[in-house]
Amino acid sequence: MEGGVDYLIDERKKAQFDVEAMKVAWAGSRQAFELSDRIAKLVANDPIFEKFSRPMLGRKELFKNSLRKVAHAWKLIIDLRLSEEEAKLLRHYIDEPAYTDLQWEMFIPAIEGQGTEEQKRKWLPLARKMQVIGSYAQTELGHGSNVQGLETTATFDPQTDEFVIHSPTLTSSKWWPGGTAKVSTHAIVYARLILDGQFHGVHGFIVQLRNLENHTPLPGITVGDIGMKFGNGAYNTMDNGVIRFNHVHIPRNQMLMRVSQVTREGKFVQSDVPRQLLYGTMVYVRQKIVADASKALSRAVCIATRYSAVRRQFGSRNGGPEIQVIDYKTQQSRLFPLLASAYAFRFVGEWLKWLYTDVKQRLEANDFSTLPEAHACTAGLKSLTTSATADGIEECRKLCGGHGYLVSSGIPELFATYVPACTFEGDNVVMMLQVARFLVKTVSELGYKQPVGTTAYMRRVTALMQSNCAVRTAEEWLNPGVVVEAFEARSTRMAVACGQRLAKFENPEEGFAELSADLVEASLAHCQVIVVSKFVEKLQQEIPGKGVKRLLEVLFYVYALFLLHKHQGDFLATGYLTPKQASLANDQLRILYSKVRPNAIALVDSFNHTDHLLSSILGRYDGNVYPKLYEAAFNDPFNDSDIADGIHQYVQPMLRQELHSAKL
Ligand SMILES: CC/C=C\C/C=C\C/C=C\C/C=C\C/C=C\C/C=C\CC/C=C/C(=O)SCCNC(=O)CCNC(=O)[C@H](O)C(C)(C)COP(=O)(O)OP(=O)(O)OC[C@H]1O[C@@H](n2cnc3c(N)ncnc32)[C@H](O)[C@@H]1OP(=O)(O)O
Ligand SMILES: Cc1cc2nc3c(=O)[nH]c(=O)nc-3n(C[C@H](O)[C@H](O)[C@H](O)COP(=O)(O)OP(=O)(O)OC[C@H]3O[C@@H](n4cnc5c(N)ncnc54)[C@H](O)[C@@H]3O)c2cc1C
Repeated sequence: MEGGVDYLIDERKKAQFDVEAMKVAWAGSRQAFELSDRIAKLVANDPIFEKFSRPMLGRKELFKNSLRKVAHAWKLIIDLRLSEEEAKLLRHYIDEPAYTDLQWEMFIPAIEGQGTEEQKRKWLPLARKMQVIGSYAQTELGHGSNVQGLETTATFDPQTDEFVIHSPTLTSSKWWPGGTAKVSTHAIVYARLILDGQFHGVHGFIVQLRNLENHTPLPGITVGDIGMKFGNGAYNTMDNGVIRFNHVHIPRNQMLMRVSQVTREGKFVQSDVPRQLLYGTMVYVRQKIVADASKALSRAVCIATRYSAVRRQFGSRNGGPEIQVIDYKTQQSRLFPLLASAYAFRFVGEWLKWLYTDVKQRLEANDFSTLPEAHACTAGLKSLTTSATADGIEECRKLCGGHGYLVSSGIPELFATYVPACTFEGDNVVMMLQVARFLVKTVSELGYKQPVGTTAYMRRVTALMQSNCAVRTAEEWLNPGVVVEAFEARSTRMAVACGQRLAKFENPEEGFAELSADLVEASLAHCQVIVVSKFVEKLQQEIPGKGVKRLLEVLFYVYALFLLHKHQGDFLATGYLTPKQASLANDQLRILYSKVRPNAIALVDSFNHTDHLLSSILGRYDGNVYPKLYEAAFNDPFNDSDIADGIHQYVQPMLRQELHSAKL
């Protein structure tokens, strides 16, 4: 057997559900499916969007090629009159980090969320037509996580009615802003506002960086690229920049003034809007990152699942075929929880999008009541989903054995591009500590204030602290109420235990720092309650298509019982489960894997990923892996010649024992 074509045809025949209906369930609606399918094909069929050669290109060529793709995409958007939603999908399927990510996902949202009506009227039309290109310059060489610690200054000059933007130290140099090194004409620069020698907090300012005619940096601005990043191709299509400001003057009306204003006389005016709204763009992007985690994880899982059905090792009898590696229970126990996680993250991402839209509408109407909950949910779920996705992509590489390490598997570049998501938009530990603050507050108020939203389950604190799990057989774990209750009890007990230990410290901040590792674990437990509950809520909706709901139920139990197994230490230590019950959950998990097995290929087909998006020989839809790997090896430019450069100069003299007289 040369290729794996026949294996995948047989695999597809095993499916016990309607794949087309599952594609719709994954996409969210028939309309969403048709839209993304159309744009995915548009990209896949356009040679300018080719990306297989990306990891072989040098930085300058890579970057220029990326600029070409963006320009071509913008032309398509105009020529085909694509909507903003279609344009976002186009960027997703082109699958290449570029300055437009910052323009559309940070610069524009920052002005929308923090600008006044007048500022929005001026800047948004320019930005939406790409007549100005903006980035988000917050992080500095010496300061990232701690936004209040930024050093860049914006000092008001009442003489000229301007702010003077200045980088007083080396560590205050802006460092990391994407799109800035070579492209953006403007940036939202976060700086310490200084009025009459007084510090008034960190605020955002629209600063022009480059001349719009000839693209040269404006006087007082030193700007460049921060250097190559992890992996070939990957995030190196992005020009992450360093900027140094030397007393750069900008008009007063370029401070984003929805949250606070500076008058012509240089007076600071604090409106009723909470200062946390200055962090609103990060909340928006964190929500987007959660919605996108399932896309990245599903790609890796699709590759690993298809390849696991093609790959055979051991067990050949009488010259017959070896066993497909997907049939090994160990392979299933590593792969299927990731498959289930992709679906879980898809549904929690959908819910978070809804939550964010709701919060945004409230904020526009000056209702800030749900902001703390939205911040905790976006921060916590960003942390949970990106950590699990980054780890999951690496696990998929290992699941593909040696071939997973080849760039042509598509996994190394996916991993290298994805991992910074654990760091950008808030380091994942720092984000979990934000959830911890929210949880500690919720627990401390339990006696007199009803928790709402995602912490509403803690209203049943007494029952969750006192009652124990009633499961007696593996079968009894197949009950969503039983599973959710176990997660809620473990989370409540961990949060309450942290609260009790914190109460013993005289200084709460000292206690928080001392117990921070435990607090992060309690926060993770709470975030897992959210993911598990949102999966159950999805299952309570009508889901059309033969067998679709049944398979999603199987995936729900795989996701939840796998987490329960992985964190059984918590479940046992908090006393909610007995070792016997934990062991029964694991027995059930093995049974569930055998239910996933015949459907595995159909479940990854339901992601509807094109071969272009996967960019992976191992994950090809047709399973034709070996001939294509062989072909790709000999198409590699390194194989252009049998004698590589340097062989005659450095190897031959050694073979001939003439190294001492060779010119090295
Ligand atoms: C298939 C795909 C394959 C590959 C693709 C690969 C990867 C892509 C993956 C996903 C991308 C998807 C979409 C992204 C799209 C576009 C973006 C493009 C690229 C992104 C590039 C990255 C950009 C950046 O990184 S920008 C910089 C981000 N920086 C940070 O996040 C800094 C983090 N720090 C902070 O947020 C704050 O400093 C802090 C840690 C929260 C602390 O702040 P502070 O000291 O002020 O606050 P306190 O702790 O004292 O808290 C005070 C009070 O405020 C509350 N609070 C804090 N923050 C918020 C908030 N945001 N909203 C509301 N409330 C907030 C806090 O809880 C306290 O409340 P209490 O007083 O009640 O306790
Ligand atoms: C690819 C990429 C793109 C980026 N794009 C942009 C951009 O466009 N614009 C922009 O402004 N920024 C951007 N950033 C910067 C990014 O937002 C920061 O790197 C991120 O916020 C983390 O901050 P840091 O680098 O200061 O990490 P640090 O805070 O220095 O983290 C270092 C370590 O310290 C730990 N740590 C820090 N604080 C605490 C604490 N309070 N308690 C416990 N542990 C702690 C962290 O967990 C981590 O392990 C980008 C970064 C990357 C990697």
